[in-house]
Amino acid sequence: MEFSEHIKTANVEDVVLRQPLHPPSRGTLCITGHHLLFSNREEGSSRQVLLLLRNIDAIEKRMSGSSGTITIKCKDLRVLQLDIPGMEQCLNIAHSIETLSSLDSVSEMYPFFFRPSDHSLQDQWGLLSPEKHYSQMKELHDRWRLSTVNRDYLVCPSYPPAVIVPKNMDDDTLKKVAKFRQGGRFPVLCYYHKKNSMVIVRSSQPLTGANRKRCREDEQLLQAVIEGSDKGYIIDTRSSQQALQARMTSGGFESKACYSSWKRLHRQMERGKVLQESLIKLVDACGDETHNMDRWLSKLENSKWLSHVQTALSTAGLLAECVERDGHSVLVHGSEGMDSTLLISTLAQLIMDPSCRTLEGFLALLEREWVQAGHPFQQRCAHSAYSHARLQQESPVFLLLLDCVWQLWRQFPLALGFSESLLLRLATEAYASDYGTFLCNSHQERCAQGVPEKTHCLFWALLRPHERDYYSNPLYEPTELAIWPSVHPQSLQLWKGLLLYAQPAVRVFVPSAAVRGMLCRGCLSKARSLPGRTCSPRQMSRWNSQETCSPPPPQENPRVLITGGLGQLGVGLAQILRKQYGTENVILSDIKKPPPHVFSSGPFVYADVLDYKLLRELIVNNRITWLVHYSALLSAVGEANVALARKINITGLHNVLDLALENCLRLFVPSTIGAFGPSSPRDPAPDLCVQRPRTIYGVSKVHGELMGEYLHHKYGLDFRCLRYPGVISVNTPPGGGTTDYAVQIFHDALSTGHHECYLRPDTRLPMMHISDCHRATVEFMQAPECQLSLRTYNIAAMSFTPEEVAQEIRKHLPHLKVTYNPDSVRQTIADSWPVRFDDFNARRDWGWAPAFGLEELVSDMLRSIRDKRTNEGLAVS
Ligand SMILES: NC(=O)C1=CN([C@@H]2O[C@H](COP(=O)(O)OP(=O)(O)OC[C@H]3O[C@@H](n4cnc5c(N)ncnc54)[C@H](O)[C@@H]3O)[C@@H](O)[C@H]2O)C=CC1
Ligand SMILES: CC(=O)[C@H](N)C(=O)O
Repeated sequence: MEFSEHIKTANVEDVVLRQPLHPPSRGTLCITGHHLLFSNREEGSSRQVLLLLRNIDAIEKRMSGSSGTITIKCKDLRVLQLDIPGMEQCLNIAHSIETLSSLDSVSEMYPFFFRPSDHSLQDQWGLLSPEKHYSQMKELHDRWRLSTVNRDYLVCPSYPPAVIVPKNMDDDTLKKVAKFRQGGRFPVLCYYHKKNSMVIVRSSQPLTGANRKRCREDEQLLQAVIEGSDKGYIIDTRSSQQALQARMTSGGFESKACYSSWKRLHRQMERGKVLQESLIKLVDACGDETHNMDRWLSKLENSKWLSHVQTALSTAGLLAECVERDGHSVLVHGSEGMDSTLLISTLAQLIMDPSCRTLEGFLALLEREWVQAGHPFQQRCAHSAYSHARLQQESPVFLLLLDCVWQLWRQFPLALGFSESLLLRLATEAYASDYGTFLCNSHQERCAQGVPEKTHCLFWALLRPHERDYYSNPLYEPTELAIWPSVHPQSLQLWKGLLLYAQPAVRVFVPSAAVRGMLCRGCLSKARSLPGRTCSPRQMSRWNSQETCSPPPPQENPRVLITGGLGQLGVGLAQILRKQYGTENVILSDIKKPPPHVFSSGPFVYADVLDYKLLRELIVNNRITWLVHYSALLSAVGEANVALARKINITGLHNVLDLALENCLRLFVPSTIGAFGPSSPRDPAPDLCVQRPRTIYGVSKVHGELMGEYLHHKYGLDFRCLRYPGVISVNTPPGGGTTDYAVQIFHDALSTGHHECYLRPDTRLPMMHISDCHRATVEFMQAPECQLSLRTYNIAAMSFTPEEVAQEIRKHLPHLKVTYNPDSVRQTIADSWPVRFDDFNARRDWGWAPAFGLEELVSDMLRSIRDKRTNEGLAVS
């Protein structure tokens, strides 16, 4: 077929494109065999929208007079509207879109025509084929082997040619087992847990039928899986009722009598149509523009999407628990073994295995557990939420997986090596792609169509240096530990980046991580200075736009100056920002001499915040765009030297405020729990309340909050302020605050075993691990302006007393002795501070969530100090 047969009108001039959050724009519309291209050639604009026709889920056309309007609803949930002059042209365009977006001949799809601009791209299909997986895992070789019984796909059409099976099962036995399992999907190994040699195997349901048929070979195979162990678990992703009913249609389950070493656990997971309906309802709820809270909440609840997320995560948690904690092997299946089975085996591997949490490891996991394992992408992702053609086989189970991974990513922001943008990109690519990775329904079909030879591999492209940088998580800190997700309803959130991204009413408040940090202060300042223009959704849209396809546009990195950078917080923050924006783009400054390791790790300059001229020179010469103002005297030293505290904390701040305004800087100034006083609500202290602190430190901080907010409201200064709790860290000692005991107690516990505390044992104060503090600062700095309903936010993580932290330390070091000798100055200060912070607004506006509670904080501090002391050759108690 020639594509041109379906294109009666290829170009239309004077078309108006309307998109949520964009100003309407007038330009030329062009339609090709695979794309719709809109280009705006108006003076001063070079806007282009290139849309894969395959991404279009549904269109609506409306005629009025001599022109028409086409509304395009995309599978990635975007909605566009085209006003087209001339009725005939409009109908022709609509007809072309309808026909060309629904071509179902695989070889006519765009991946077969796509040639990446990087012609040197040498695709490597099979990041981790079963062959590679097996050859890399020497531990497996004693008891497992690679079988090519399926080399011609006759045993199981949806499996790849090679699979990993117990060593003592020969290919003839496997063939018999395959006949006993639906679709031939006999049990194969998908995960080997190195810590205890336990495995996860997956399959489809056994075909026992109403007569309770047996298959000795199947029983032997499962027995071989758990050889040397007393029992294994079967996680059946259907309820026991559904499993029973399956017998009526020749399916079934493993009976206790025949599989006596296996314990069956049923967890009902929805699939197919139910999941598809759920997504449709969810997207409908997100698109509701009535702004009615009750309606939104009830639609959200009716969709049940978050319940599906919860079930998937808790079933995966159960699977991981059986393997990691209980030390048993597990067989997973539902009916076909192509949907919920893959969903939970993937999530369980992410939970348990750090090697699956790197960018490369995660892509390899997807390839192994989804692409090669036979998830029928073409059927499942034929449409998303807008199409009226409800096909039987559609189901957003891969999207559900990505949502669950996003929940993990949110709950463990440091543990995954990839960013939210990767998940969003995969969500789009699964439905419409330039690459061949998600084409067809199985390995066999892909080979028959020549996909590996004739198209390019998405996973491989995502690992090219530019993409790798873009999709990596800058905060990534690998951990060997399992990451157990919380599935409490309060812990699960709507994946705003995906679901609300396309919605006009809310999109502006919830940009994805991909656009964080891209707001240009200059633009917003200029916008502000124009009469009648404020920071409107339209200005935001430029940054939120998803329309340029991969690779994403390069961002201009901010140039950051940190004042008072050699204190407890500056060095660590610089490290994180440098990782993200480049070493040369982050300058530390202070009035002290930097230690050699700091001096050699990136730019450092002397800068006294009281020297306005010097600061100005620094900002101008280095083209600074963000300023983090850390210089200060803290509460206890401030009280001991009020005049100096006033100078540094107030005069120094004024210098910085003026310079930030003059130079259009984004300015971050930390505040503190010390900004509250005895007349403030203490448990919890909200963002807005009476603030009458009784220390010069507190007074200077309230002054800073108010000055910054004033300049923001009056002149548009991009002032941002977080009220930190007491920050707890290892590397740089705290600089003379009231909360310093909570750092010293760890050092004492590991050196002398005795800590003398200058506060009473019951003095409760809000505290935070330094990595949470840094992450909050970076996330807050990167949040787009329009997302911020406040300029000063509380952030909270935990609250404890000296006695409570000592008790927690004693769980590791039972000998710790703590004596109390309250110091009147610091005790009075602490007694005037809140015991807890209410940080609701930070959580709501820019997604703040701490990772460390008291237990994690104590383990981490003791481990880090112990390592540090050992490296320095000091004794460890
Ligand atoms: N560490 C904590 O627990 C908390 C800190 N904060 C705030 O965070 C910021 C950073 O805190 P830390 O790093 O803990 O403070 P710190 O006391 O450890 O460091 C402050 C730094 O400012 C420098 N400094 C002093 N006078 C200066 C001057 N004239 N010009 C330039 N630099 C000068 C000092 O040399 C020191 O390195 C402060 O504004 C503090 O109020 C807020 C709440 C809690
Ligand atoms: C909480 C703070 O602001 C600081 N750590 C101090 O105790 O002064």
